[in-house]
Amino acid sequence: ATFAQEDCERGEENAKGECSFVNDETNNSPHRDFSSDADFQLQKEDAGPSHSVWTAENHAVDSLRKKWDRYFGLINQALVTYIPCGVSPSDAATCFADVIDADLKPYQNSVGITAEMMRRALPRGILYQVRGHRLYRQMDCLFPARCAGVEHFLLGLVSDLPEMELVVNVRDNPQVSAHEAAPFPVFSFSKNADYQDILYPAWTFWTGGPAIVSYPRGLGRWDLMRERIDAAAEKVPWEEKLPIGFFRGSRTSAERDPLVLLSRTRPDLLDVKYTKNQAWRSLKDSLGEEPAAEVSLENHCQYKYLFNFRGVAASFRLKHLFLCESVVFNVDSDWIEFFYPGLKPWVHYIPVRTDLSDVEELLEFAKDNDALARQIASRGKEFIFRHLRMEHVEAYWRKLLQEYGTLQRFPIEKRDSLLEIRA
Ligand SMILES: O=c1ccn([C@@H]2O[C@H](COP(=O)(O)OP(=O)(O)O[C@H]3O[C@H](CO)[C@@H](O)[C@H](O)[C@H]3O)[C@@H](O)[C@H]2O)c(=O)[nH]1
Repeated sequence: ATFAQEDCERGEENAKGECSFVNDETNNSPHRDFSSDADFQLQKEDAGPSHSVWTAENHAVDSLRKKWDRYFGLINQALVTYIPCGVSPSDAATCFADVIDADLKPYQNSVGITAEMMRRALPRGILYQVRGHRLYRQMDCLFPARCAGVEHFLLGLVSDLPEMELVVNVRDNPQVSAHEAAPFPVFSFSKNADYQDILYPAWTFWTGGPAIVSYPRGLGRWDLMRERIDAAAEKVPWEEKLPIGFFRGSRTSAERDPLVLLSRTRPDLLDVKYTKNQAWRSLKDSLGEEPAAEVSLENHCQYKYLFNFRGVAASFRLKHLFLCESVVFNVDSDWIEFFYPGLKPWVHYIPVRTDLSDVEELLEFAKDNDALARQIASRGKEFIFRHLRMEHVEAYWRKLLQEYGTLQRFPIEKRDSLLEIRA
């Protein structure tokens, strides 16, 4: 059993239904103090039992310890403050419920969501209506596959939903500025601190994600992708993973450039290349080189260190990368999807500065501390595998819409221009 399983199982006895290992003084889990454990412990023993005999090896071990002390501290700190979530299977949305509360907060008052707010939301997305436990939508959808990915989840829920109207933005960019003093409710898959949209699980959990050679009909079916990547991960044990940083993707954000450039001078450290997307026009869009062939997410599992970057908004790749049980190097960004707040730096992934100034050092740290890196990889996979199953996505939608529905304070009336959506 991995760390999260063991500790959460112990935590099930906790009355609050949370894992309590963090404050359990008797817990002697090897994960609690990395600086005296894992690789370092091995190296210390190798160096001899006593520091009173000063040898070159002692010196090497001491300087190695000093060199990485800061990161050992960050890992310890992260683990001590981490409270695992979602222990009870009956509350599938537990891990991400805070996100729903925060997103609906602007409307949780005596005013609630008014018809006027809906009027302002309307041009920002696709109008859906739930009436008499049936689902209706405006005629046109800008991206039909994305709407289909949203409708899959809405249709699964509609028999349990109260009457409501919702505006679902199926573009990448969020729509409601954080500075908007009179907000209006628009559902978007991703946002950052500049926006106050209501997050919903992206269409790509079912269908409508970007199409690449490996997924010609578009990235989707998270339930099947989980199994496929998990099976691919099983075929490449940790020891056989190539110890270099890997990334394939298009130039949707220039924040990716420094890593592509570094990879050209340090191929021993990184294999990072731009691919082509529909927007590719010239070599400029792949930083002066021919675009690289795409690599399926399953084949990412061959590499030990996998990079995630924001794109236009959050990138769909993040959840997939964890499944390889490689270490995710997540480049800092405040662009999130609904499940990101459950993922913690140093617990589930290694955080990298946005300007990538620490990336070489972090890769070196991971190589020097292979057992620690492996534990981060295991905890990342464990989190996504246990807490981001399709049933959690469905549960999130359910909780979100049931709470949203109670906030609408106007009669939901038939609109002539809507068509009924059926399974
Ligand atoms: O060789 C490759 C190249 C891409 N991908 C996947 O294809 C998707 C798209 O990748 P990329 O072209 O790098 O685009 P992203 O920047 O990750 O995503 C863009 O596309 C998403 C959906 O349209 C938007 O939500 C993002 O904000 C936008 O930046 C990702 O899931 C990748 O993992 C691969 O698996 N292998």
